Amino acid sequence: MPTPLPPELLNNEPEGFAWGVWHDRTPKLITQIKEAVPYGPAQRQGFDALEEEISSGLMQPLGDAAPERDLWVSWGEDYFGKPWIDTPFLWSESYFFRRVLEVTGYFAPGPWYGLDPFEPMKTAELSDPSLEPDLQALDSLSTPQDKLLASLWGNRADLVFHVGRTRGATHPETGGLIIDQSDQLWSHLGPDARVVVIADNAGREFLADLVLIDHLLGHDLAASVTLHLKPRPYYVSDATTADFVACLRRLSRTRGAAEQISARLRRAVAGGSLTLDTHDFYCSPWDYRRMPGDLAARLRSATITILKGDLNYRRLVGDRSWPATTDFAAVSAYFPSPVAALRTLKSDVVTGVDAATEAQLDASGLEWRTDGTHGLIQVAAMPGATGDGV
Ligand SMILES: O=P(O)(O)OC[C@H]1O[C@](O)(CO)[C@@H](O)[C@@H]1O
Repeated sequence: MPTPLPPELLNNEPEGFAWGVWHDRTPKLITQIKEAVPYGPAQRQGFDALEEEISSGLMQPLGDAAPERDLWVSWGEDYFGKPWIDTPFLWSESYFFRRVLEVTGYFAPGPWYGLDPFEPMKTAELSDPSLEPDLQALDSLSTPQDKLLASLWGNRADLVFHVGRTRGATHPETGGLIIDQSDQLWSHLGPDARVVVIADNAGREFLADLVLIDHLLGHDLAASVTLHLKPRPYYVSDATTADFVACLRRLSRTRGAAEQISARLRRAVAGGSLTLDTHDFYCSPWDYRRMPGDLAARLRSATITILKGDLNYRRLVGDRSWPATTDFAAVSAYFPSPVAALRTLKSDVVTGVDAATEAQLDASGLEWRTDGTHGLIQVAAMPGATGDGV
């Protein structure tokens, strides 16, 4: 019996997480892009118009010449002409990142074609001197569980999360792993396992993911790994193929374990045990229930799919007002393969929390659902229905 779906989360709840994203982070992000990339007057005016549309105007469709305009017009027919704040959080955030690319000229033939507007921020993270000791510490990071946890907590480092925050303003010591089903994850792995990793952020998180992937391939925990990346820049720091290349280069610049991992991963790509994949659906505004059939077919052959990060979690369970005690495995049962979510909590949605833990966390006074200090490893091992298509 499928679990009935509660209402989608909208932007217009002043107490909700989305409200702060639109009122605080989005204007700061637009300013940050304008400062980081030397765009000309047309792009700057485009950003100003987009900011005004979001704060006080009505949501507009893509411009006439935009690729996939008709698709977005049909996807957004319930939302165009409404204030952004009255639309669903997941839908509108995805559309925002699509609009950013339109403003920058990312799709338009010309000098700005294909330029990643978030590249300066991603590069700054990989050039941060504080990364060097972390990469040197890989020499002593030996257990698989250490590497799994590094990949999980790497998710705390995403660049969207740092827009409008001071680095280090959170207190990791007051957070922790509120659900740990890592035993179930490990039980799916072995010499014949075909693992899919649906990546999240470039930078520190992705470096940790690559260390984990190297471990799986090198220790008979996976026969193959397919790494699913975003087809284009998205949610500031989401990893694309260019980021994969940049991260391998960064690893190769640190002597010791890091450079060896980089070399092994290059060999794995050359030999075909590590492959890259992508799909336009990853930049669509929908949750994974609307996954198209061709993507579902690719995932169906996985022994397990590891989903990284907060956005992937929202797309897996649905960006909806689930009670925190909702059965995670039941709401994820539709997914085409067994699935493991590795996520730090950075938005309102959470499932699978027992009532006592929820009460304790609520009583702590922490913004535990959104402040990024708490994490979870959840596994749903019931492969379900096929994708229906968008
Ligand atoms: O990079 P992650 O872990 O997917 O997190 C991105 C999160 O950042 C936000 O875009 C804004 O905080 C959330 O909406 C989103 O879930």
